[in-house]
Amino acid sequence: MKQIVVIGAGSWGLALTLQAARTGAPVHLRARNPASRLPNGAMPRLPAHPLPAQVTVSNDMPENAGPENTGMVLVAVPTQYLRSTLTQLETTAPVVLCCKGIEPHSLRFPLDILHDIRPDLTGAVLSGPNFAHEIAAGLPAASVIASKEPALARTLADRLGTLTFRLYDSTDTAGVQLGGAAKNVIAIAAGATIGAGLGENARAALVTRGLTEIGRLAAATGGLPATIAGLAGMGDLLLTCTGEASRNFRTGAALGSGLTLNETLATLGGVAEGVPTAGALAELAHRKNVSVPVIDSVASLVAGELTVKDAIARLLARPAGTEA
Ligand SMILES: NC(=O)C1=CN([C@@H]2O[C@H](COP(=O)(O)OP(=O)(O)OC[C@H]3O[C@@H](n4cnc5c(N)ncnc54)[C@H](OP(=O)(O)O)[C@@H]3O)[C@@H](O)[C@H]2O)C=CC1
Ligand SMILES: O=C(CO)COP(=O)(O)O
Repeated sequence: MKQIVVIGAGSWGLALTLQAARTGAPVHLRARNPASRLPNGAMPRLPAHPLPAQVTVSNDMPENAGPENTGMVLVAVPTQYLRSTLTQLETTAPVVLCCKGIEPHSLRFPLDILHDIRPDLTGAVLSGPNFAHEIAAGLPAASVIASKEPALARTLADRLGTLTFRLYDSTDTAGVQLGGAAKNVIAIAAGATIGAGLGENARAALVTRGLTEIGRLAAATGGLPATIAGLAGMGDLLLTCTGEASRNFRTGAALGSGLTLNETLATLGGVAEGVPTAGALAELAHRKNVSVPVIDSVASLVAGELTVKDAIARLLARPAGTEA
């Protein structure tokens, strides 16, 4: 059985390490601080989950990281560190990008960044409704692996999937990446609605209008409607906009309750990808001439240009019109 390499010892990298170990494959975790391992064998981001014996941990790639020995390299660092991480990547095995975001300024999605840095590598993305702590615990979940090469997507899904981690394959890389990035932005809006005490009706309205915006963006960027209705679209939107474990939802809720962004992020305990992605997604929409009032509002909110109260007032002042 070929080994699986995971890069990034954040909560998602650790959950994927545990999932990879469940397949029976040898697993190597590349962590920047392997010495931070706890006495129980866990890493700090998931302290209740010791890593099993078949997992090796170091701050390097394993020696045999070529495709003959390595089934895949899962890259699970936040999007802001993806470019620098890929620059130092010593492998020619297939790479699965597990982050959910868009790079600010360049407006590049994860697979675009891989193509910029390592056009020689075959790449895929993993995205879906998956809280790390539940995957770590082996609770049932489903997700999507997308690659332009259909056989590769299926092979990777078969290598990483188990009975409790159902992996569907897809060739719609645009839709899967858009769904993962955009749901984090809409989750900030959903959280802000709840944090500001505006009620469940308001949350449902915002999330649904957010889904409409994601659908319009998909149409403009080559994503398929079925993907936006699927696990990496609607599925992850549902999880992140309702699950209180979501860091993006909690960021919005804290902003809605009157905290500043700095106060919120200081105590979050992990990355909120929707924060840097909001402005990038809004900019992408404008370049494509797509109307995205909810995404615009979140972009203005996290940029400190609008308060939650003003953002809501601005959205409510828009003419309702025909639903589309
Ligand atoms: N947590 C979740 O439930 C899920 C998260 N995701 C996505 O996975 C990605 C990673 O999130 P998550 O694991 O939660 O993040 P965390 O906040 O838990 O961990 C931070 C991660 O960032 C890495 N990191 C920090 N600083 C640097 C740096 N300067 N250079 C390179 N890497 C750095 C850390 O690596 P190291 O430990 O080696 O220092 C670690 O992997 C995000 O895009 C997120 O949206 C997707 C699905 C589920
Ligand atoms: O991507 C996730 C669930 O699918 C994790 O969401 P948060 O980053 O908001 O915690």
